[in-house]
Amino acid sequence: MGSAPATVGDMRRAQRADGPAAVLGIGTANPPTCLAQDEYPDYYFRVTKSEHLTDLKGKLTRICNKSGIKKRFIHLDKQLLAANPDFTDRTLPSLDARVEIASAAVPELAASAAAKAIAEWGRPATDITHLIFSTYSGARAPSADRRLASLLGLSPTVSRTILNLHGCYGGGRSLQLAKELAENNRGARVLVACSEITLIAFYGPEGGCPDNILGQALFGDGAGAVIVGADPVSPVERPLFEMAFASQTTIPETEDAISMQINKGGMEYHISNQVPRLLGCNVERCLVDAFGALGINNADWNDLFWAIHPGGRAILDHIEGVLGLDDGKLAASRHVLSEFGNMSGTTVIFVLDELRRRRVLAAKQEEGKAPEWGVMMAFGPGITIETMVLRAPTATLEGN
Ligand SMILES: CCCCCCCCCCCCCCCCCC(=O)SCCNC(=O)CCNC(=O)[C@H](O)C(C)(C)COP(=O)(O)OP(=O)(O)OC[C@H]1O[C@@H](n2cnc3c(N)ncnc32)[C@H](O)[C@@H]1OP(=O)(O)O
Repeated sequence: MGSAPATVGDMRRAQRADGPAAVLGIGTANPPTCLAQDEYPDYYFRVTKSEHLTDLKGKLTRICNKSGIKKRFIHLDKQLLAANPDFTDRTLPSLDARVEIASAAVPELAASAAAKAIAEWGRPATDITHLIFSTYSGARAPSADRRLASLLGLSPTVSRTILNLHGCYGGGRSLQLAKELAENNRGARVLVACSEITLIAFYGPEGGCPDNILGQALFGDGAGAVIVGADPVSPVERPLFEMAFASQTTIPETEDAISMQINKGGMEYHISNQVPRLLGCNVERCLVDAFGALGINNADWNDLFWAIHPGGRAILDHIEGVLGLDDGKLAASRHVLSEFGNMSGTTVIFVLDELRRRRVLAAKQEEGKAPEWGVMMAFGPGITIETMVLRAPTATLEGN
């Protein structure tokens, strides 16, 4: 080695960022086909030629009515479904065709979202050092992360990671990993991309399969992208949310509560009706531990801003109830659920986007001081709870 001896400690410090990781840009995208929730039962039973299954249609209608969803977006439009009639029968071997379509559509949707995030960030795409891609549609290699890197013209030295089948906690997990990468690699700029299209799991109704009816009422397609980095370079980079602390918790004995499995006919999934209750019983402990780790005890939950994954209306209701949150505290989550449905891992990125929009609007209208501290939470198979404590710098609001 050269003549200037440095300790391992010096080397480690030199490689790490000084400040916390922060969100520096957010983008979202959806496929063009939009379906109104109140028309969805008619649509679904018509396109799957299942109108004789009136009981199941009644159940889908009841769930749609209680879902808190107004509309959703879908890649699998009528023409694509007509060209792939096997998709309506999960006993037929349609996986090859689904993977073929998803392998192109998933990274393309992610690229639309990422282009917006990069534009907001303000630096060239070639400055991205790391890419984390999350999807439940990945079933081939090279996978969607490789394709997205090509579509965006990322550097060949970009360090890529793909997360598959994380379901609804994929966005939360990706953001936590991005935080670790940004804080442990000085100058790193991490692109997080989540892209979910339900095509891999779309099939017709059948008796004894209530999970499918629930899925048909809740899920939608979308992509979200976030640029994460520490020590923002002023004046180009502006932190939207600083990532103060992140943790993952697995609820014991809940392995069977939410599951996903790729089969010859597409992805099958199970979602227990106990999920809202199980989350309701466990979120407060995660929050107390997270704030405790920052030396903050007895936090008042109503003093925070909230970005909760809206997995279903009942999940938001349970969390609101157990934490004693005031009306409107979960408005960003309820709005995203209403306008897009549950887009699995992508959804929490839409909520962050909506939240920062609302914060800027409130600041412009001088509606009192917006909370400085907040929480992002996402949930999925495990049951896994991702918790992140966020700080929103007020300077970012003033600059808008
Ligand atoms: C645009 C096109 C889209 C195409 C979609 C294609 C589908 C593809 C899906 C692929 C994605 C799969 C990925 C899986 C990822 C897992 C990660 C998660 O999100 S974890 C997911 C996180 N999300 C959740 O866990 C959902 C949370 N749950 C909720 O939000 C609400 O319970 C509700 C909105 C579903 C119903 O409102 P609520 O006030 O409770 O109303 P009521 O008490 O009056 O009940 C009405 C009816 O609902 C029934 N039912 C209830 N639960 C279930 C169930 N689990 N199971 C079955 N049925 C259920 C209940 O039995 C009753 O039926 P009936 O007696 O009338 O016949």
